[in-house]
Amino acid sequence: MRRHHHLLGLLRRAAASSTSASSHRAGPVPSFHPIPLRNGGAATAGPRFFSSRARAGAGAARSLVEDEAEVSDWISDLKTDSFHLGLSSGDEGDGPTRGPAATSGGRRGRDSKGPPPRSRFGGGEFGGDGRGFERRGRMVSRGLDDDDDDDGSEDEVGFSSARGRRERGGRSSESLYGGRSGNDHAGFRSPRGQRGRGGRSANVLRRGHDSNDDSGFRSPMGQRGRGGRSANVLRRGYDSADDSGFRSPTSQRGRGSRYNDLDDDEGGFGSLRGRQVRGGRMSGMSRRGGRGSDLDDNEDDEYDSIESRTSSRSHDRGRRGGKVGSMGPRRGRGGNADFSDRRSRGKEMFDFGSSEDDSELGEVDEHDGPSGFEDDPFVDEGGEEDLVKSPAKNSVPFELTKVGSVDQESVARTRDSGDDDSYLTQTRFDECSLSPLTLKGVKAAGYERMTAVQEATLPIILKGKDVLAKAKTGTGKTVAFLLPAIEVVSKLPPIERDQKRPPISVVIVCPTRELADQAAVEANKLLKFHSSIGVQLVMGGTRMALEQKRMHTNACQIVVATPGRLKDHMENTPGFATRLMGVKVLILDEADRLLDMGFRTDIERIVAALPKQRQTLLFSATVPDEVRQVCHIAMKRDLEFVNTVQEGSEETHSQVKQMHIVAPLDKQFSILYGLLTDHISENVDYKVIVFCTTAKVTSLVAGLLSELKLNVREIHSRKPQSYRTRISKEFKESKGLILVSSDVSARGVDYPNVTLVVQLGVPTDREQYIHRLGRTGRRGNEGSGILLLAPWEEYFLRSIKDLPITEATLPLIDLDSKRKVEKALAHVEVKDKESAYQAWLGYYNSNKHIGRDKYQLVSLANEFSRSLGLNNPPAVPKLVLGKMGLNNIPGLRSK
Ligand SMILES: Nc1ncnc2c1ncn2[C@@H]1O[C@H](COP(=O)(O)OP(=O)(O)OP(=O)(O)O)[C@@H](O)[C@H]1O
Repeated sequence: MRRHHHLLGLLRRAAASSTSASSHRAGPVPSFHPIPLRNGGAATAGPRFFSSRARAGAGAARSLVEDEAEVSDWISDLKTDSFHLGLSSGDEGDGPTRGPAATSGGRRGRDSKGPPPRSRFGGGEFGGDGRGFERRGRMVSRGLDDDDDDDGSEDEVGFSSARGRRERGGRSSESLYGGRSGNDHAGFRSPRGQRGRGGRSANVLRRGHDSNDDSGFRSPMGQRGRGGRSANVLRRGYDSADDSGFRSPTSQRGRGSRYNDLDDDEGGFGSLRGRQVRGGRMSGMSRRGGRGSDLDDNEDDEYDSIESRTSSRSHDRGRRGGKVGSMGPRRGRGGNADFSDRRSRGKEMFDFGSSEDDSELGEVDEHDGPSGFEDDPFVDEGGEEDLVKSPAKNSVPFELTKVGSVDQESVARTRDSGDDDSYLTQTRFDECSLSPLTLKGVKAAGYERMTAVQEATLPIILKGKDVLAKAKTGTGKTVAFLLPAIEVVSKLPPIERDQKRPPISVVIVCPTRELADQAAVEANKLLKFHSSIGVQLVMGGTRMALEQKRMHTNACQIVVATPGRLKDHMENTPGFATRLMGVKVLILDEADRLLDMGFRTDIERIVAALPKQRQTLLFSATVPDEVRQVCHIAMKRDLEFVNTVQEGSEETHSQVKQMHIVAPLDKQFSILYGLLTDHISENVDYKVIVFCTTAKVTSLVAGLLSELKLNVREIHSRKPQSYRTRISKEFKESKGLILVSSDVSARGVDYPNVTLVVQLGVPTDREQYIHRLGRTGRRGNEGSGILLLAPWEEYFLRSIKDLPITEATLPLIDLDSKRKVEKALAHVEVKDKESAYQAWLGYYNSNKHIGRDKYQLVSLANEFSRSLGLNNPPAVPKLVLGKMGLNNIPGLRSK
């Protein structure tokens, strides 16, 4: 019945959306390394243009499929996959075909030849066939190219693609300070120098504009924080009267190799000297005089080629060296249209299994969308409290402990000294030009000193600059963007601020509901004393009608939203679009995620609905190529990139021990059980997250671990939002608990004191691995991460080879444990196994490495089926098989 209603809802939505273009779902301080940014010129209005490709995507009618959580995950991944494929064609080589007949690379699996199994369970059954795709990481990019657009667009900026992965070593954090002096009144007041003890610094590349703002650090001294981190600002410069930022006149030549080049005339980062680029290319951003924006993905570039520099001359050299990345249409993105098409065709609510990405979670769920009116029977009965946060509510005193992430040196120092909070810089919030009420809120929240990313970004953001910030997981990015946003609202004239339905001044977009909820809670903590500023949470899975009502009854100037629901309000809530015209600040949290194929069209539409004259902030722990898109569509060309991940250090926390295990599927449940029981026996206050590839697999694993009498909770997109909210809260507050999760928990969610993160099966990409791992080791805590792969997933290790991951010792599995696992597995319902099988098939089918060879895929899927204790692989609906391109593949059963 429910499904029937749902289908009606879908039809209704489809009709409504036929006119609406939206596709859906489609440290610390460190070193800031500057980045790029572009050039300068007088900054004009922001981004406002979209590529034709983007338009095409946006023009796609919202599909029925997108409303079906059951199918969305797989599709989303497929999209993402296609996207990545397009971006990285150089890396991947294109296998001859992707169809069922594809056999490039040879078949994997039992027959494959490859390195001997690494695990004692390997047994040679699965060989790493060496055909695995090496993902070369996507970090690093660099350059914005500003460019004059032929088409007259204004601010087209972006990073040139450099797709390379950073090499360990060889980088050091540097700062380039362009020696400005100013007269601003904001910023840190401390005259102390900021040179950090810990050798971290944040490098900020600033493009100087004449300015007289009031924010910034006031210290006339260096910029390195005593706390071991410092923010380094590279200012290119123009004579400037402003003082924001650091005032140190010292120019800091980067010792390291990487730097960001900002050149007003040249537009963007160039790829400069320095970095070795395999293949001899360097990527950089260059503005090719007078030409339209031209984005060159440099898809083949394997390494970042940006290095620190101190002069425009070096920039020029860089630009001349090798390939230059510029902005413009990206190549090789054929996956986009294809994806939309697939989605729109989907009319059945099948479970394809898909990596449950945030996107789906937040937005593709059946509860989302414009159908969510008051009487919608399918919407969770979320309490109003969950939806609207009053500034006075949810103020949770925060116990100041340790915060931030640290580089290895800092960790060592901390451990030696027992100094718990050394992840914080020495810069206090009250040294910055925050309003008294905000400072009171900060204090009430328990924050006194800034983390590196906060120290590095606050002065710049307070000046009104667009900022793209990269900082390790769990280092306080949320507060970093919330504080300046709150300041913007608090400084608005009362007439704008105090109306019953004031214009919305700040929009914060998050890729998952959990994250949006968390950001809203944090905002309310900080707003405790700003009685006239309200926050509204707007996210899928809750009744839209309730949100609409709230908007009418509660004044709010700050909206925290998931993309799909925000778009729904834009299109369906009277007056909302008008209120959005007051937006002064747009924040994209987990920017890279929001920019992938699953969200991009929504983001484009959201950006298009906002005033051009606004400030845009992008934050993430990872900044892959996709972020260029956000820059391109949303940011001003004089944006500043603040990178608090120290040059030469990994993007992960050194205090988190990373390990991997490679073992065949039929051994993995026993191994997982062994890992968990070992961990539990060694950690009284254990708190573990087990990440699985899809929602259905998550559910299966949770069921199995429950049968094994472990204290388990599960969370994924197939659970109602009210359930998800409850479980999330419980896990936040608990110890002695295992959370089995899909990727709904992969990003941003701040579960305190997680002791172990297990990743069961290959993550969608390197970034997802980093974000999942980032659920532990937050605020400087220690933690462990274990990646459990099948032999044919071992290729993934190459994409993270720059990270300090080592092979783990296998847990001892005695006969008794083995039997226990088998018995527990036998108790798991067959239908759950069947669902998991189908989901598994969908997930790996969309994996560009494993899904390429359909015969091999089916062979592996059937191996998975056997590992579940099923004698025969479950039959899959024909339609589903068709959608997966798996019709008539031997070994599959259809129904
Ligand atoms: N200045 C500060 N002092 C003490 N604690 C802080 C400070 N800033 C943030 N925190 C706390 O640090 C924790 C991590 O912050 P947050 O969730 O914003 O990290 P993040 O960088 O966004 O992580 P992720 O990349 O995983 O999204 C939170 O519990 C937050 O309350």
